[in-house]
Amino acid sequence: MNILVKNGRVVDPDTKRDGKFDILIKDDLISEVSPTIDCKADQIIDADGCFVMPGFIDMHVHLRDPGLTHKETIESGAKAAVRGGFTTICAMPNTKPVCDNAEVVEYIKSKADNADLCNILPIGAITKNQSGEELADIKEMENAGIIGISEDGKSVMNSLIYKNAMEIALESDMLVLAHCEDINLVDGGVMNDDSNAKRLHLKGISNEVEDIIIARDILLSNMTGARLHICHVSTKSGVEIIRFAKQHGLKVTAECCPHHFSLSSNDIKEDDANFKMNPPLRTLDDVNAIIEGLRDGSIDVISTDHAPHHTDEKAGGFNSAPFGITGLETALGVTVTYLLDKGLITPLEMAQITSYNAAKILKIDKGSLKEGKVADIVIFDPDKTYTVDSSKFASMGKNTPYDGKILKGEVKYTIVSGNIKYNSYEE
Ligand SMILES: NC(=O)N[C@@H](CC(=O)O)C(=O)O
Ligand SMILES: [Zn+2]
Repeated sequence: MNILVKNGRVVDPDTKRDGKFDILIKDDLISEVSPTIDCKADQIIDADGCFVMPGFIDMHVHLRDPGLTHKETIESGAKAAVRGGFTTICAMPNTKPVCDNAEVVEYIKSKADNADLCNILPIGAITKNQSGEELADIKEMENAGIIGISEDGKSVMNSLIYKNAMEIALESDMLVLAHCEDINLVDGGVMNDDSNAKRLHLKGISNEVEDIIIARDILLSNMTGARLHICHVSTKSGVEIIRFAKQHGLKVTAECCPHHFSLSSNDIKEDDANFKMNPPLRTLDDVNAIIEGLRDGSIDVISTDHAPHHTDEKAGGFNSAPFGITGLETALGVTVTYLLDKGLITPLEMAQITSYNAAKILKIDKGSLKEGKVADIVIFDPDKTYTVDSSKFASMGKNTPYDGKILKGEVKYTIVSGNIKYNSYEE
């Protein structure tokens, strides 16, 4: 099967290409990238007016399978991923049962194979049942094929247990992904601790809840030598701590989510749990610091923290609903609308923070449009404007703060290993 992608603006951080190029895909590989290619192909895609970038890589997705399949399944999550332009996603372990052993890792991999839509890389839990007390069998999960370890959904509050996990991770240079939240300091908070929380009579979550653990985890990584990736950074001082650590040559990388650079707590007009996530929407000062962090490389990647929940679970408002919002199908639109279109990042920088950098952190041979690489490609129209309609999401999770909002930037095709897995014209 050959696919010829013509007339697109190819943006590839690996080769530093940014311009009009045609791409010929032969079977699963990129076989040629040239200003013009004219040859027979099984399929020709006219990408005129579109960007052609390495398929997006999401380091932070909750697929809810096994056990929480009323929220999402591996198949529905994978459908949402390719609809959002993602060719590789990492699955967080807070499922039921928790992904803390080889059996669950194998289950996720086989479900991913059956779905046959995008690459799904399981992440293993750090402690058994994420209870924070006893280490999971990290080596066993590594042999089964996890890409990293994380306790996401919470922090390992016992520093000694976390240090021991990092020492095991270091043995194989495995990535440790850190959800940073001092749970004792949360003390029942449900949204950011500011005047908006007071206005809504809701209990606040301070920035220190996050910052204290960011600092601790960086210190533990420095102590052990383990590679640390800070998840969903949302605070100004969090960015500053990470910037400081990088300046000192520490092995730390970081991600932020589209909602944390596009929305603030000012956007929470009423007690609507579609605006409830962890970490919470912060102040405009924090939002600006996140954008600055992305621009200066303190933050390496955009991840969605796609966290689908059932509509009924979200109905009760901030005090009763679970934390989390869906993200796979709005990430591109939010990134184009709030960063690219505003000139805050260049197209090459966008490809870096949506794909290339994540591939480097995960140590996978992806995120590139170089000849000979696997053809994981997203083609999107940066000028297409539309109103977000969560009822059209492929995800089972309709819990988004962007419903009804106008966004710019729409995925046209998602190609995974040389196969078209999403085609907007066939919707
Ligand atoms: N982010 C969230 O608000 N929720 C996530 C957990 C997490 O990533 O912390 C979830 O699993 O629902
Ligand atoms: Zn988290």
